[in-house]
Amino acid sequence: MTRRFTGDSLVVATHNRGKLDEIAALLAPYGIALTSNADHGLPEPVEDGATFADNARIKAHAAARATGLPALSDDSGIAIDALDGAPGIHTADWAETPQGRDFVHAMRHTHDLLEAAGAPHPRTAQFNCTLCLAWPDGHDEVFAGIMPGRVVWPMRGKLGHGYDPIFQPDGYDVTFAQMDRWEKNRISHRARAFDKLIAACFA
Ligand SMILES: O=c1nc[nH]c2c1ncn2[C@H]1C[C@H](O)[C@@H](COP(=O)(O)OP(=O)(O)OP(=O)(O)O)O1
Ligand SMILES: [Mg+2]
Repeated sequence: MTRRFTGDSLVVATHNRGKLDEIAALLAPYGIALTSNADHGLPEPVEDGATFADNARIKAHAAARATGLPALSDDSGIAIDALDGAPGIHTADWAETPQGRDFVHAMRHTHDLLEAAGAPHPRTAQFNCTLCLAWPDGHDEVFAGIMPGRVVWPMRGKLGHGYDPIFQPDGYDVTFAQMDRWEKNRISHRARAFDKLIAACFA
């Protein structure tokens, strides 16, 4: 049985500021007090699952166990067809540098791999977002959303986060980084996953 969310507070189990801002906007209509991993001093758990859903579960259950509160996680990434679905669950790893995460580095690396592979245009890809809402008693609910599009070069736009400057969603001639948060939140992979979460657990 799908469990409805009846509480008034939720931990957003992420360390990513860009995601947190989008999630806070998506949940704003429901009047739930949100805290995040940083507010509770929670470490970033090891995301060693084989799927987005595995990693979303790892993150949400770790936060729910540690805080005794329901927790919502988001595991996301881009799967590029010409790269056989890479980086997929490793999307954040491609940004790792000795100086910390650098998404310009990750986007250049992505472009370099596509050039080296001689990938034809359009370079089709899908952004995936998998949400896990977990309760401290171990129950959870998982929902996924996908936004198809293409990887473009050069980078375009300054808004958003992560790989937004090189992802152009289907049906648009701008990248996610050229959309304001409201526009992106109407159509994104994350918005699509939230539609399902909200219909099942909040509506
Ligand atoms: O809407 C998006 N627009 C652009 N890029 C995005 C988006 N959504 C995820 N991404 C990229 C960046 C992120 O680093 C990686 C997911 O990795 P992922 O492990 O799920 O997130 P994360 O490590 O940044 O934060 P956390 O695990 O604490 O929630 O995919
Ligand atoms: Mg992560």
